[in-house]
Amino acid sequence: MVGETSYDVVVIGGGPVGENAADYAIRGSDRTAAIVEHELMGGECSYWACMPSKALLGPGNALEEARSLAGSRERASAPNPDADAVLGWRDTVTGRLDNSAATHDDSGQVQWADGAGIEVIRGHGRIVGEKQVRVGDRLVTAREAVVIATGSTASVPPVPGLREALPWTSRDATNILEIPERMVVLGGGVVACEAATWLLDLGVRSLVMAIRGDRLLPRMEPFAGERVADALRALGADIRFGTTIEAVERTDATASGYGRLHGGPAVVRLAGDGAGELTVDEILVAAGRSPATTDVGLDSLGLAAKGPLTVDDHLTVPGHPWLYSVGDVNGRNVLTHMGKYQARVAGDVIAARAEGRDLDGSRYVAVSDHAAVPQVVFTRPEISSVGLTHAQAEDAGIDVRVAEGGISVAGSYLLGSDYSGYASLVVDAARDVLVGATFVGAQTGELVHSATVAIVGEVPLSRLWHAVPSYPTVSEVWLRLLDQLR
Ligand SMILES: Cc1cc2nc3c(=O)[nH]c(=O)nc-3n(C[C@H](O)[C@H](O)[C@H](O)COP(=O)(O)OP(=O)(O)OC[C@H]3O[C@@H](n4cnc5c(N)ncnc54)[C@H](O)[C@@H]3O)c2cc1C
Ligand SMILES: NC(=O)c1ccc[n+]([C@@H]2O[C@H](COP(=O)([O-])OP(=O)(O)OC[C@H]3O[C@@H](n4cnc5c(N)ncnc54)[C@H](O)[C@@H]3O)[C@@H](O)[C@H]2O)c1
Repeated sequence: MVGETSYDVVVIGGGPVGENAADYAIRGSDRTAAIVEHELMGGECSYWACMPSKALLGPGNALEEARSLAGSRERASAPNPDADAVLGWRDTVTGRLDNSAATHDDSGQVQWADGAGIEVIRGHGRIVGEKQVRVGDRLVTAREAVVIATGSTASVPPVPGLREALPWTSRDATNILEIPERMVVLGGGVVACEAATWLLDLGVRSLVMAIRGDRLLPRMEPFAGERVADALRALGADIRFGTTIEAVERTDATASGYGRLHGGPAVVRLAGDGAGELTVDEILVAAGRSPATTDVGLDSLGLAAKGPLTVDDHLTVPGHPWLYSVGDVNGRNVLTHMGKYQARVAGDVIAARAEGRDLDGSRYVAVSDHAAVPQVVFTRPEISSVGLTHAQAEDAGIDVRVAEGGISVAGSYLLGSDYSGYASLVVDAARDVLVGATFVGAQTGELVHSATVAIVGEVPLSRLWHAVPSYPTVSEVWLRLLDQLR
């Protein structure tokens, strides 16, 4: 080994989750921390996922909202946003670089780490023993804790010819540079729905979605997926349920770089209800993600180097009290805000253990991972949800009451006379508390936090009745739904 260094805390993976774990573990103390990062500080979320996807969706969503209102409608006559300007905005948001040395500029994140007293070690981190991480020819030792925050990678199913065709994954769709004319999208989850929206906004002429199930967004209330399907069809998508990709042929697949066409046309054979043969310019695979556990040295500890690195509610790996796993890699939730929540809990646990304090109190337990996971899907219409769906609550044996209906209040009418939204609340009748909520419609993403607060706080419905929504806002839908439950 060329060099040996030690820190109190060593984090492998400098995504949003790893950054927060390091910060909370040393904040306000004289402990030291290092983050080992082999690509870009800021992780998937900043350059390849959340930030570019929302930058690509924003202009189309704003245009549609402008079109909903008399007055702005007359000034928003173009059918699509300006594609070049949208890509430019995406580049601004992600700090994309137009050179071969690096894909994006992560200096802002490195500066943040510097300011927080965290050392950034560039390179691939692998555990080689208890509290020991190897980075190239350097051995980095942790006195207190090692945190695995390596995230996840896009899964590509083993369809004949698919991997050989070098299909696009979410990294290409978010870092799109060349706009394909004809596309097929495999999957009907969040990435597929959001990406189909911005790809059609950017001018993809023909887009077929091959979905093996019978609806979009299968983990949400059925009405959410139905409304997104209607909207995508209106944008021109050909949605084929009960359909899988059976085989792909592309003779000249080329690794031309993220966001560029990876070769000439591909022939895609679809099987099932939407069977047929398509010739497309690009294939987008949006079939879920795999935890990044394959090359982190977990086998040196007798742990599986495949699948999620599971943890207890202190985010600690059972049998290894010095080892923590947070974010996508632990398989609990694939969401930035939930990973960052886990990082705050893990950081507090590491600090308490380092200072010899008991783990008394809820701040040391990631309880919300089980009961109150909020998510906003930035499609048109926007979908936001938290907690259990009606079906999930029934499956959990809860005595369920549901209130639901269209969003038709003064606040929504003022966003457009043809505003169309829908919402539902799922209630545990025995405990008189909310256990789930879903809102669909423009500007409903901001409503979900109120439902999250009600679920986490276990606020009785009789008390929630006294939380008065302001007039005229979309929040007045709360009043309509609570009225049904009185
Ligand atoms: C297209 C898309 C859009 C999304 N949009 C949203 C959204 O709007 N909201 C939301 O909440 N979530 C969204 N997500 C999910 C979100 O991106 C992830 O949940 C989040 O990035 C997880 O953060 P993380 O820090 O756990 O992992 P990552 O962001 O993946 O970071 C892990 C880091 O670890 C590094 N690394 C891995 N292995 C090693 C190693 N051995 N040595 C050194 N470094 C290593 C990687 O280079 C990376 O920087 C989206 C996902 C996708 C694909
Ligand atoms: N706005 C947000 O919060 C946001 C945005 C994008 C992604 N994400 C997160 O990123 C994660 C990944 O998103 P995703 O859409 O890739 O995954 P997903 O799990 O949401 O959806 C995967 C889709 O692929 C299909 N699929 C999986 N394997 C298949 C196979 N072998 N053949 C055919 N179809 C197959 C599934 O049926 C499903 O429709 C999700 O957990 C999501 O929550 C969040």
